[in-house]
Amino acid sequence: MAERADDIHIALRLARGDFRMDLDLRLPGSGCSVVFGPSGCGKSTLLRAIAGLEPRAHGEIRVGEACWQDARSALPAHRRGVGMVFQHSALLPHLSVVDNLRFGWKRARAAPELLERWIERLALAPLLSRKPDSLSGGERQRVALARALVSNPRLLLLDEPLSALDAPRRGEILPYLEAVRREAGIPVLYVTHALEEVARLADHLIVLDAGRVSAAGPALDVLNRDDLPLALRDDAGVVLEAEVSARDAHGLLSLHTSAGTLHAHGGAHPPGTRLRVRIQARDVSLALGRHDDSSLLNLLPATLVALSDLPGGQVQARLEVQGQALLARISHRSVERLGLQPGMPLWAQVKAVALLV
Ligand SMILES: Nc1ncnc2c1ncn2[C@@H]1O[C@H](COP(=O)(O)OP(=O)(O)OP(=O)(O)O)[C@@H](O)[C@H]1O
Repeated sequence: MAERADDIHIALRLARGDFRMDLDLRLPGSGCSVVFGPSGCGKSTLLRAIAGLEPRAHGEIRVGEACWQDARSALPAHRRGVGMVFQHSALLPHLSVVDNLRFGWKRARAAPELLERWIERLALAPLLSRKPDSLSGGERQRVALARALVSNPRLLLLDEPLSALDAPRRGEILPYLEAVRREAGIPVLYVTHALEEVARLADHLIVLDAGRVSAAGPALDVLNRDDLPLALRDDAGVVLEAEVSARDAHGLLSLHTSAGTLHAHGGAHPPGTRLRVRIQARDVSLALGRHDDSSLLNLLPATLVALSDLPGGQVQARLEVQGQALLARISHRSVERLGLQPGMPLWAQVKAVALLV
């Protein structure tokens, strides 16, 4: 990554029992950097260290021109200017929503516009007089997000903010997080286990493994690598940038992507909207010829690049479609039946309803 003055540099070491963290990270000073990795790899520890809440963390933290920590000194947590949201964010129970928001906003002496803006953007106006214990989990997280943002932070740290919510609720809040990512004007560091959140929110992706960085870079590059444990997950796949080129009367979207035009369902996006589409390997089937006599709407001419065995007797096929990588997960029997060999021309088939937009 080319260095810029507003970059974030984090070089940390920490020992706690058997756990060791040793990493040296440079993150862009804007956009959303997602920290991803298995349970216990140190994601929360990293966020806590950045916030100044891990006294055992040694090393250096620089956010743009500001030094938050070096070998000689460490700024206390309250002077770092971070906004934090956790899985279960604690709002002050005796205060109404608006007073919870005003609490951090007043201390930061932030402009009134900031309070008004995030109440509006996170659709909190109908909740302002409510007490936290009367809110749903999703509403509480929206208030927690707003509370973090109205304190005018230099950096926003989000530690699995959606993981306590069920899938429909996560789906409701993701658009708000996308708005925060686009409009907050500050870098966001976001911890999650969920590939859906990575695909939707990440500009930059850091994969942690046992306290070390196993991959870092622009999100789509890292997501589409096939040499990381990510490619072995049940929900492995690729993520493409797309632009909506049409939407029919039934809501079917035509998407212009680097793999050609794809058809998908997923929201009332007008033509011109830019979004990401995730194609899971298990939703891609392969055929030797083009079959227009099936219900499949996405038929992509592909070249088979490689086949690799997966645990459990399945095979992962790596394909290329107009220079774009694609993964397909198929069974051994299909490999034998179709006589698949690297270099073969094939048709990759994906149901429109399987695409994740
Ligand atoms: N308070 C603590 N005391 C002792 N060990 C801890 C403490 N908190 C975390 N650990 C250990 O430190 C390591 C890193 O934990 P951390 O919570 O940062 O991982 P994580 O990647 O955020 O995990 P998860 O995805 O499950 O939240 C783990 O081995 C964990 O068991």
